[in-house]
Amino acid sequence: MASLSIDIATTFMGLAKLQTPPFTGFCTSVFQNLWKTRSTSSSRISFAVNSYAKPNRFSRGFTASATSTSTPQSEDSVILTNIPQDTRIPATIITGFLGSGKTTLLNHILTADHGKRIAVIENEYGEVDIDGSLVAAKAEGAEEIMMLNNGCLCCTVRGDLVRMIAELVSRKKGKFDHIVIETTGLANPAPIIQTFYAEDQVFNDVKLDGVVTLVDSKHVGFHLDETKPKGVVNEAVEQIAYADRIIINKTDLVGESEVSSLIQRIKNINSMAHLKRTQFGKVDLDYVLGIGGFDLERIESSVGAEGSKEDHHGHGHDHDHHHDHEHDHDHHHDHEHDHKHEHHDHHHSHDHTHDPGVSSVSIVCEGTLDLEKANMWLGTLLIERSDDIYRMKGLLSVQGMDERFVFQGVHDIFQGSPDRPWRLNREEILVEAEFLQSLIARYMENG
Ligand SMILES: Nc1nc2c(ncn2[C@@H]2O[C@H](COP(=O)(O)OP(=O)(O)OP(=O)(O)O)[C@@H](O)[C@H]2O)c(=O)[nH]1
Repeated sequence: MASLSIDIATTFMGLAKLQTPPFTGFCTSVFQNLWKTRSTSSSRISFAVNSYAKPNRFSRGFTASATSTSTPQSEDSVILTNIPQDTRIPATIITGFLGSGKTTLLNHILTADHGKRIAVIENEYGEVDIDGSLVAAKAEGAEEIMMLNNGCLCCTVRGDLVRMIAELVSRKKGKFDHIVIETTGLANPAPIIQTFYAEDQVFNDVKLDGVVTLVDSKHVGFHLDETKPKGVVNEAVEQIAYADRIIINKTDLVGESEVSSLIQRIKNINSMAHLKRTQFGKVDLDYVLGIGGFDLERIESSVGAEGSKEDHHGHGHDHDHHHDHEHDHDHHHDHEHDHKHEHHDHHHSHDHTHDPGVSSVSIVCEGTLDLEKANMWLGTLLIERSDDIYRMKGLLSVQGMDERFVFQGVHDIFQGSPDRPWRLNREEILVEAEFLQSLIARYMENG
């Protein structure tokens, strides 16, 4: 089987002219893992595809307003002693563009030794839940994992988020200490942030601890540069703009000079967030959990002070340091949003439109795949369309392999490896049980 591995790897490496050296190394080691016999199940593949030519302009949304709580100096001590302790459950939003490493960070959090009981809300862009399965595989540390598929938290399933948090609180209050929400890679964080302030059901029990944004060092520049139709948000810009913590991930795929210029660029969008560079989301957990609160009231004062409700720096952070304020924005502000939908909102309203040129395709089919053929097909596809294919991921049932073969692609970077053995799902278990019963019945009949 070793020679087969090398053949496949060689074929794929031959096809993937776009690959960088780290990928080549990985590819070889991945395919060396092939061995064994037998496996059945279905294969699930999901792609995020950009399918159009882009006109101009970035835009942004989310302006915030809050009631001022400023108090005369002399009353401070009285007021302070009267403030009840905030016992609401902290929630962290993990965001970042498609394939930036959100699930990798989540798995790092869930498998780390921090003593926190974490409930996870996972939002998948495609119709098929692949992330849920990849998280669940490693998530003994999670108290609960809830999935929100086929829609984006920031728009179509935003109401579901409210209901889900309410359900979590009513069903499991006291059984978990922290909620982690992983958004889709195309989420605009602003309306999700709003949910924590505008929805009483959420606000009364849950406080937003912080927004953590993952950045793919290799590909983010491409997405920041993308020009969008008027009124369409550039999610990559928004995700950086609203972050409290920015994790500059995948630094293994780029050189030092690229990382430095990326950092400068990120600071131009959000000079107040803390930044950390890393690989595979490996950060100290206190960098991402227990940040101390996304402070909406600071948004108000900051926005007020700058006299504009459009500034990307005009959102609240609980920061103890400041970076250089080089406000040399490489994006434009634009308030002429396409008012396609309205969010229920007590304080303010926010409307935005996703890029209609980005959509997802999911393929679910029964059977097992010849890995060599799959490899050839995917390799050819990526050579032709890796600029347009933002994200690809799937669970494959491969001939001769007991384990699920998990593959991941982000533009031209493609990797895959065997994961855990296939487990039968409930329907399959029922079918198996019926089959066993009929076998037993037949056995009894025949003595
Ligand atoms: N080389 C390299 N690959 C990484 C790093 N971090 C994550 N990856 C890989 O990048 C791919 C995407 O990672 P995910 O964690 O699934 O990214 P994601 O942001 O959750 O993806 P979506 O939810 O689909 O948007 C996976 O194959 C990861 O193993 C890193 O630092 N370096």
